[in-house]
Amino acid sequence: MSVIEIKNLTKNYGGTKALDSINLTIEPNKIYGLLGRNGAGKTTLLNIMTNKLFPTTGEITLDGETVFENDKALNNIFYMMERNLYPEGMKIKEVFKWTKEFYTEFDTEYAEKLAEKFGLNINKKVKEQSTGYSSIFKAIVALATNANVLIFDEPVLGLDANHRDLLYKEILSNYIDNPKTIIISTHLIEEIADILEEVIIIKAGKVVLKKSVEELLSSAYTISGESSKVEQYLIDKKHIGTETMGKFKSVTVLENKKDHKLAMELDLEFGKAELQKLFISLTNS
Ligand SMILES: Nc1ncnc2c1ncn2[C@@H]1O[C@H](COP(=O)(O)OP(=O)(O)OP(=O)(O)O)[C@@H](O)[C@H]1O
Repeated sequence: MSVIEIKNLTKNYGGTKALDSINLTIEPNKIYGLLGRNGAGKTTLLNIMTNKLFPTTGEITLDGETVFENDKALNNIFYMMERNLYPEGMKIKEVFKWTKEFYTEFDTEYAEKLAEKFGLNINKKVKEQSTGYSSIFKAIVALATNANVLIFDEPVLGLDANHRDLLYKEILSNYIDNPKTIIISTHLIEEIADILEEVIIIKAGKVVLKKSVEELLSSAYTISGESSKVEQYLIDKKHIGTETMGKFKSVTVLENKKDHKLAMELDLEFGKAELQKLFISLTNS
């Protein structure tokens, strides 16, 4: 099942409220994007969810059981952290072995196959990994654990475009073969948009939005064409994210109803809104 309930969660660091009364239900077997600007509270939330940090107040449960100091619940959750917590002198293949001791369902064969796909040498030590390969080996460990809940904090840090693309594909195929709850915190929103089912946006320690990507994207659209005509179309319409190219312009309109008649008269074209643009508008100021 793996339902995660976050109730009234607050975390204060001295005078800083990193998390402010968060209430969230993470439903099983969905891929979530946890989005927020720098310092919004994403890592703090993930650290508390995985018992790396205690909240000031509040509770988190997995299928009704607390996750705090509860190995049984925590064994169902794997957290790929941005920081490296593996012993520096350990070889990657030893990391696989070590992980299997805690996550007994760890699939070594699958981890080795993924290592081959990414060109990761598993005989090399943790300290010998570049930033990109450090992300790669940690992501592979996460994918191979077979935990019911996988949490990724900035999984593509340092990865080149090809490896980022490959990792998104592997996350998706892992999910399709073996549905589970996946939470991905990232700043590369547009790249990940296609594999997300739901987004959770946090701003200054509060949840400002939790919605399916489909619903969010259908609440807006783009309109493009000759600048003056686009301007004419936009009269009385709430819009964001203007992009200008010579005498042409593309703008995101924050409405779900399109004025097809007017667009036709003005020779304008409709397009799909981008998650990143909506995110920027929701988290600005
Ligand atoms: N150990 C700490 N001591 C004091 N303040 C902290 C500590 N850790 C985080 N904070 C503060 O808590 C807030 C939330 O930080 P957090 O790292 O959770 O944000 P984030 O959304 O993960 O940011 P980023 O995208 O930059 O990684 C920030 O204001 C941060 O400065």
